[in-house]
Amino acid sequence: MAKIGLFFGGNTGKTRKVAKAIKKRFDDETMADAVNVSKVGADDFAQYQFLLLGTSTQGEGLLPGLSADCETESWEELLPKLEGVDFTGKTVALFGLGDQVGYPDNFLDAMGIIYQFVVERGAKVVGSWSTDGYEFDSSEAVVDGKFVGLALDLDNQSNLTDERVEAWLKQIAPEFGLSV
Ligand SMILES: Cc1cc2nc3c(=O)[nH]c(=O)nc-3n(C[C@H](O)[C@H](O)[C@H](O)COP(=O)(O)O)c2cc1C
Repeated sequence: MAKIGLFFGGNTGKTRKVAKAIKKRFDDETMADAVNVSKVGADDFAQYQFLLLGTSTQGEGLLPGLSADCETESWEELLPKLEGVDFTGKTVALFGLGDQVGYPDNFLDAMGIIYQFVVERGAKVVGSWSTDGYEFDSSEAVVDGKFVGLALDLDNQSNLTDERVEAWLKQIAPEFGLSV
């Protein structure tokens, strides 16, 4: 079994694209293939000590899922199924996609929702990210002045995505035992 589980949820495929690009950089022993959270349950999460979790924000500050008019179930429907999972001893890194121009009051909120969820259940979250270089008014994903994970905006700053992903992977590499 791969050491790191990689799970994502979104609506129009951008989060999937980033997740797949991340996986491409690592072999199958190191990282599992990127899996859409619409297809998983608690057992899939429980088996990994290391988790990379990606989400876009939908609605206005919502997790992707049916309430936000997404095509399929997603994080909204998965989180209740994970209520009983003990994240103690698990290391989690989060990446979020949002649109700081279109949704400046809810930029990347879904990443913050998932952060709260796993922290409340004992996870160690690594990979916080500076807010420098982004313009927005409010975000649930900012804690103590930093994003709780990698902040991506493919709608307005797609040219920065590759370098941001690269720098972030380098940052979390020691915690995840990655060679990058
Ligand atoms: C209907 C709709 C609502 C959105 N709401 C938010 C939001 O509240 N906050 C945010 O940061 N981005 C928001 N976005 C932007 C998406 O998160 C962004 O386009 C993202 O890259 C989509 O990724 P996906 O294709 O994986 O869903 C919204 C986009 C749409 C279409």
